[in-house]
Amino acid sequence: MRVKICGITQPQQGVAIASLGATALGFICVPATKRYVNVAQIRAVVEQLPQQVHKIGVFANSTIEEITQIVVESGLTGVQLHADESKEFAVQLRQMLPNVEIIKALRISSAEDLEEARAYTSSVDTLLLDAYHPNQLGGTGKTLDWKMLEQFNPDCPWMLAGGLNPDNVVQALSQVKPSGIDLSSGVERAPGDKDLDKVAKLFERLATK
Ligand SMILES: O=C(O)c1ccccc1NCC(=O)[C@H](O)[C@H](O)COP(=O)(O)O
Repeated sequence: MRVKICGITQPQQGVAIASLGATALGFICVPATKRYVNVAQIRAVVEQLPQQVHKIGVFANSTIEEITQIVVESGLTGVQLHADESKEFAVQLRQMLPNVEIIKALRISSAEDLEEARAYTSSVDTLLLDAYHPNQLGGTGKTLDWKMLEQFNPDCPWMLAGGLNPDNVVQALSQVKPSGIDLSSGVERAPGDKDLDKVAKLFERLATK
């Protein structure tokens, strides 16, 4: 299963998390948010990571030009669109960045939101379902209603996000069958400061599955 740990800010933590088993690391490219990192900070982590680890930039309503510039300058291998980006936007972005994974994140609070997510499957590589919060786009620690996702089986790979932590991940995966999971605040000491003990515990719990 893919395991993405998001909100990486420090090179040593990124390297350690990759060696514990993360298949993808996420970098928050949303200015004025708590885990924001600039191109130089992303590059400092990316340069130290094994090639096979996916390096995902998280964007919110950035322009295609802004995203392209950051991807090219920092060595990201994927883009996560985490706000109001349309299907058409994702298709245009792919034309600019044909070899970069495009992930569309949707914040889910109803069955209608799930239908909206399904509509993206032919325009992106991967879906990511996150929890809805009225004032924050992500990294909220809030869980989704897993019951609502029990039958969710879209035509493309999808990742479960939102409030996952080492203590609830096994329960989540007994109810829901995503292709991957994404965690941020559930493996942190403080925003952007990952807790390696919690990350190790996460992989121990996943190994029991
Ligand atoms: O994490 C942030 O600070 C963030 C800010 C703005 C947009 C997106 C953001 N995070 C996106 C992620 O992919 C998080 O991993 C996801 O929301 C899950 O977070 P958590 O509930 O803390 O595990």
